[in-house]
Amino acid sequence: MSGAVYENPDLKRERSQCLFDKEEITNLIDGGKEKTKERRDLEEFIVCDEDLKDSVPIEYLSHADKYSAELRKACLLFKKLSNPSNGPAEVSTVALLSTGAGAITLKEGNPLALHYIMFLPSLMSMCTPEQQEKWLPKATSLQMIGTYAQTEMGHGTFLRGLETTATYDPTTKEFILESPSITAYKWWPGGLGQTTNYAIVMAQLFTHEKCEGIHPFLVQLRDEETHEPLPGISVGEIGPKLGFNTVNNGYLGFEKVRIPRDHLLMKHSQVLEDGTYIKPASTKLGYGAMVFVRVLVVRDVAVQLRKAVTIATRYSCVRHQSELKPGDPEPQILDYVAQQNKLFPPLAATFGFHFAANYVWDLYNSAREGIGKGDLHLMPDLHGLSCALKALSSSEASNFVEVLRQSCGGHGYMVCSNFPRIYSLVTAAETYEGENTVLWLQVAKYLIKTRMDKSGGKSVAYLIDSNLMNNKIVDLNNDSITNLFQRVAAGYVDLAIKKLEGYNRQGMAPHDAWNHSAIHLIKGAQAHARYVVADCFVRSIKEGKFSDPVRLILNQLCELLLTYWLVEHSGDFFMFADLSANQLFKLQSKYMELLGTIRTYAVNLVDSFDIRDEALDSVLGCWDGNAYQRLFDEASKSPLNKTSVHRESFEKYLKPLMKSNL
Ligand SMILES: CCCCC/C=C\C/C=C\C/C=C\CCCCC(=O)SCCNC(=O)CCNC(=O)[C@H](O)C(C)(C)COP(=O)(O)OP(=O)(O)OC[C@H]1O[C@@H](n2cnc3c(N)ncnc32)[C@H](O)[C@@H]1OP(=O)(O)O
Ligand SMILES: Cc1cc2nc3c(=O)[nH]c(=O)nc-3n(C[C@H](O)[C@H](O)[C@H](O)COP(=O)(O)OP(=O)(O)OC[C@H]3O[C@@H](n4cnc5c(N)ncnc54)[C@H](O)[C@@H]3O)c2cc1C
Repeated sequence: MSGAVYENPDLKRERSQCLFDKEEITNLIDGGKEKTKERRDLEEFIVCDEDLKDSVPIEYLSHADKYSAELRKACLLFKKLSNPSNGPAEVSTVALLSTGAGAITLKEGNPLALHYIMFLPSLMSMCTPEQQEKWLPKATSLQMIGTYAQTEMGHGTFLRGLETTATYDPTTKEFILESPSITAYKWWPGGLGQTTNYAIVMAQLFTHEKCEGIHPFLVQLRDEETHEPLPGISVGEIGPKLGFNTVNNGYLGFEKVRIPRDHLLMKHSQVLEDGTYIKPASTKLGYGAMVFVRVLVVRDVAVQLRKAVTIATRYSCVRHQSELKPGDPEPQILDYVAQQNKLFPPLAATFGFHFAANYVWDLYNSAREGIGKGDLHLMPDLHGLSCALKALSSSEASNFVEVLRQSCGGHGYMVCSNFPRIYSLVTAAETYEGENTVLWLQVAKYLIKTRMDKSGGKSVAYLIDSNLMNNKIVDLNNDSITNLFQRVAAGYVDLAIKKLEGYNRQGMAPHDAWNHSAIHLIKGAQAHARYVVADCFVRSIKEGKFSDPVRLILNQLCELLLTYWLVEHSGDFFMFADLSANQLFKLQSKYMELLGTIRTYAVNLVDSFDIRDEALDSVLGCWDGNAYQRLFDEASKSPLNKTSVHRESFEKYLKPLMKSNL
């Protein structure tokens, strides 16, 4: 696999006992044999290209040099991969380069990411055919490099509160963009700092002195030749962050910036020359780019989690510590049940999120097709599902990655373990594209509405079943546990409805009652999201074509994940699903048994994720298991180790202190 000569003997032993076809799992994750080949070819192309390598480890560079180094590689990569036959359909594949093969070279974050993830998709979904004809060729050839500028310093979640205004002037047939205060400054858009020359700007549209709500506008920010900001535009970078430090997140302010009327993205709503406003079929059609990214996040989070699990599992195989049996040599830490408890629930979750990501991706495509024909009926279900899965996958993955880091002890804290970076990427997904708490409340709103009105999409259909809470569950298996999650979700929804009605009877205003019920509402939404993942996992195993060994492994992983969630949230199941203490004891025993079973194939399973060393980027997780030598080699790259004494600091600070006779 890596072509390395050395192979750690513990890893070698595990690998010699593999009882399933690893390639089958690899193909499953990639989406088929062809896709595996495409990915491997692309990775090979990137790895073999000397120009795409860093001359100095990026960790030791200054903030500005890091940006420059990453931008160099991003530009080169897209130039090399650009292909005139790449039409819009290819764009999402290119976007995923930043988390897939692209991550091999763009480690700290791609300054062009927002161009591909949000700018191009916005042009494709919110422009008229004429606008697309004018802008898409320039955007796909990167003459126009754009971002999605929505969030402001004072407003992110509450879109109706955005302050940036776009006021139509019928005398010149232009919109005038204005940032009325410091809090109105756009703040956060990726690439906005120094990279992009255009942006889709979300602003409050005013025409005939009436505010029509937020709308997307294409705005040129910088001169196409000199890259200097245009008059009235104030633009820059927001500074260092927990991660994504080369994504070049920026700020943007407008002072009476005029743009032509037809720079309003007019597919869904229009302003005519005389200022007449034409409403969209739904005001939420303008939120399409956000929905697209929420859908992508679920897949991306599974990618990051697979990396973290691979690193921790391989390291746990080669690391020996303490004493399991008195007098025996130090065992592999993978043999400690407490360690397995840290590793295997996230291992199982990678599959759950993978299947859920496929499901929501298919729904996204069906909804988009419908919207293209004027059929909006899938929009509420897509909104509910994308919010639920984005929030669950990012929050669970952030918690799991932290536990996986801890599972590697001190070495997991090193940058060269790659845990800090993986953590910074997954935790960002808890916030961007809709802060998770806010998304949970959106899901809850949908669940409450469904339960009360007896109408809703496919993902919430179970809430309409009047027998849901009466079904007696005798055997606990993957199917019945999935049903228990439905009952917990419905139980919390009913409880929240009761609370809301109670507050209402006490004379409390509906918005206050909603606020007072938030904790139950969020718990209901979370149980619903777990139900969706459980259902996708169970159905994908039933409906997929697998060899017997792989089917067995998938069933065991599914059982482990569902049991783990049930045990972790057992209080909910006592309250709403008639779970007995005896059933819980049995489930705990089953859980322990599954940990032991998964232990036998865990190393082979993470191998089957087929993450090459360059993509894993971790001294602890390399295929050869040569963790200690690699740790040493990384330490030797520290600039402080270039000389035996760091002369400058010693002479300036240490020596005077040592001689000062304090
Ligand atoms: C991502 C891929 C991984 C790649 C990573 C790789 C490399 C990374 C490099 C860079 C970083 C990568 C990505 C980062 C990108 C991040 C980009 C951003 O963050 S852009 C900004 C995102 N901002 C948000 O998400 C804001 C969140 N807020 C909202 O969405 C809304 O305000 C709201 C909370 C949903 C409320 O909206 P609003 O106030 O307008 O709504 P109401 O008037 O209350 O009406 C609610 C009504 O509308 C329905 N609804 C809301 N949204 C939708 C929707 N999208 N679709 C359909 N319906 C919607 C809602 O259900 C209510 O319906 P009803 O109850 O029937 O009235
Ligand atoms: C790495 C990264 C990249 C980003 N890229 C972009 C980009 O390209 N373009 C762009 O426009 N934006 C971008 N953003 C901004 C991002 O979309 C926002 O930060 C996000 O939507 C959250 O909004 P906020 O920061 O205003 O948080 P706030 O909404 O202020 O949240 C603060 C707290 O208030 C709570 N809260 C808010 N409202 C409610 C409520 N109704 N009920 C209960 N609690 C509530 C939240 O749960 C949270 O705990 C990015 C952010 C990050 C971190």
